Amino acid sequence: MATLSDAYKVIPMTLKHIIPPDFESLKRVPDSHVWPQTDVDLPLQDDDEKPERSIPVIDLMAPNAVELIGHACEDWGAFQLTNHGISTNLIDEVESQARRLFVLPTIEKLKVLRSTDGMTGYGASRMAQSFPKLLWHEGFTIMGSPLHHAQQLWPHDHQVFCDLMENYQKKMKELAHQLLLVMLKWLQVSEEDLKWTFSMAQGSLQLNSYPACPNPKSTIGLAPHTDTMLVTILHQSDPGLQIFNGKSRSWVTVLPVAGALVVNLGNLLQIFSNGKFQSAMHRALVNQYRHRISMAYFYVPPADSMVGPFARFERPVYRTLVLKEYLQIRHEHREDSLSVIRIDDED
Ligand SMILES: C=C1C[C@]23C[C@H]1CC[C@H]2[C@@]12CCC[C@@](C)(C(=O)O1)[C@H]2[C@@H]3C(=O)O
Ligand SMILES: O=C(O)CCC(=O)C(=O)O
Ligand SMILES: [Fe+2]
Repeated sequence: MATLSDAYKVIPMTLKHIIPPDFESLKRVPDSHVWPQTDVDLPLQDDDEKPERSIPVIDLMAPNAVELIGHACEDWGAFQLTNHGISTNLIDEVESQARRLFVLPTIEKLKVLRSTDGMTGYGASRMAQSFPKLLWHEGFTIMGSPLHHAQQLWPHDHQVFCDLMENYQKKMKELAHQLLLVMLKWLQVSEEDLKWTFSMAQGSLQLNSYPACPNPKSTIGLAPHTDTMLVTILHQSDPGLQIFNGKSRSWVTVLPVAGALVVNLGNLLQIFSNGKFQSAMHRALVNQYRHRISMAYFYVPPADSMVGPFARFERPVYRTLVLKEYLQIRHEHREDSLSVIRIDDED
């Protein structure tokens, strides 16, 4: 079975794009990180004037959860989830371990820098190399056990970090699986159609760090993007996440709801659902006072599995291909990738 790491090996990054700056020492935003933009605003409460406020908040235990989730996937490609069964305590502990990592001095963090053809470890996000400007962000990517890296950071005190990260990934995987079943039900697709994913799915946990920024409006944490994989389960305790609303053509802030997790769909679910579900365009803004941490869990099929609309869709609008090939397309075409694999049907 080909893993995601195998697939990304042939799509290396340059060191220049992997090494984040020493944010702590920057008293102003360097030109390398200045983005031309006019609409970067992070309201800290709901805007009552706006008809379509933000993504729905859904209780997983609600009797009509399938319908609520189905609609949210169609309308937004994202929702906040409460009553998901993951303890607040675990979430808080994972966040505090992530913070423990990111507050380390830069020279310590560079000990666990991702290699140019690697997937795990410390560094800027993979999308960084698609833009002329750099991002106000650093990340730490985990797949399975982070032992190797954690040992280098904390030779005598890495067990708590490892145990929490492994436990969190396990819980996230179960939740992602459960959510996919709900989505399949709504799409009237049998579980059989995603069998390979359920038996062989991988997951990847991305710890995101957005240090406090001297001039938050001049830069961006993560530029607008959709996630590539099936579903992403994200946790944020400080605001920063925004989702693009296609109908009103505006950005809406996802205000953190205590204990909730943000679920957003990636490109693969848009493909599998034949475009019935959309992958949400989103971005992360930074702020002047808080060092914001978020944790994103990506649910990923094996790299050599086929991705294409479910058989129940008689008129597929996307062509079927191997995930590895799609990752290559993503690398070359970024947010145009879905249109690249679209089947043009004139009649
Ligand atoms: C499992 C994943 C999902 C990846 C690629 C791989 C490891 C790192 C993930 C992220 C994390 C940050 C945003 C993103 C857009 C990025 O640049 O790196 C994500 C990307 C994707 O969804 O494409
Ligand atoms: O930090 C956030 O709110 C967003 C993170 C994100 O989009 C990602 O990791 O893909
Ligand atoms: Fe994302």
